[in-house]
Amino acid sequence: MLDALRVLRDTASGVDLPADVARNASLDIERLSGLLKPYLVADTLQAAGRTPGIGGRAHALLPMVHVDEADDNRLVGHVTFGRYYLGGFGAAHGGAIPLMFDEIMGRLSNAVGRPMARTAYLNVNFRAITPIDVRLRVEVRHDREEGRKRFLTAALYDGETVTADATALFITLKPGQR
Ligand SMILES: CCCCCCCCCC(=O)SCCNC(=O)CCNC(=O)[C@H](O)C(C)(C)COP(=O)(O)OP(=O)(O)OC[C@H]1O[C@@H](n2cnc3c(N)ncnc32)[C@H](O)[C@@H]1OP(=O)(O)O
Repeated sequence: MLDALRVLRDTASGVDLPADVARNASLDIERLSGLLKPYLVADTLQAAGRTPGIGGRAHALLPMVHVDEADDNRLVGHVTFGRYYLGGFGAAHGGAIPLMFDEIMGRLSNAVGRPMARTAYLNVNFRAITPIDVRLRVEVRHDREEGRKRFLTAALYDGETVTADATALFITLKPGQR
């Protein structure tokens, strides 16, 4: 369903509709919302964002990163920002890129049995335009740990061009810390 929603999101972002088509589409979308509403649950029970086996943890907001290789301290994947993430002039929105980095760096930070950590900072440099509708490579490294602090770096590539890179600090949560 979330795959279909992503297609809808990209399509809806890319069209310029006559009023009657927009009205009909609104009615259909409202009908779908009505179909789902009886199944609303507490946020601790919802599937979205809590289903690791499904791409992007089934989180509707996230750009989906497909992991190609991973070990304890390194991850390589690919991502395509669809039309939904367009900022302007063929470039992905500057907010979508940190969103992608936070998720995939967080995933490596929390991998291989490391206890849960939360992002304390995420610094992103926009080095070149990040094109939409192009398969991009993302590389993440878990560089070092100092006590509760985990330092990670990442880069996003269009071919050989680094379009953005990031440094992040994740802090291990203390027992009982929310
Ligand atoms: C399979 C699942 C995959 C999931 C992937 C999900 C990825 C998404 C992850 C997120 O986006 S989490 C949401 C965004 N982040 C937050 O909402 C965090 C909000 N901030 C906090 O909750 C707390 O500030 C935090 C837990 C990060 C730290 O608070 P603590 O009270 O536990 O720690 P403390 O402030 O004592 O800091 C511990 C150490 O880190 C240092 N530190 C903390 N924040 C820092 C900072 N921003 N910059 C530099 N250093 C920092 C701090 O100075 C200290 O250093 P020392 O031990 O050397 O004294």
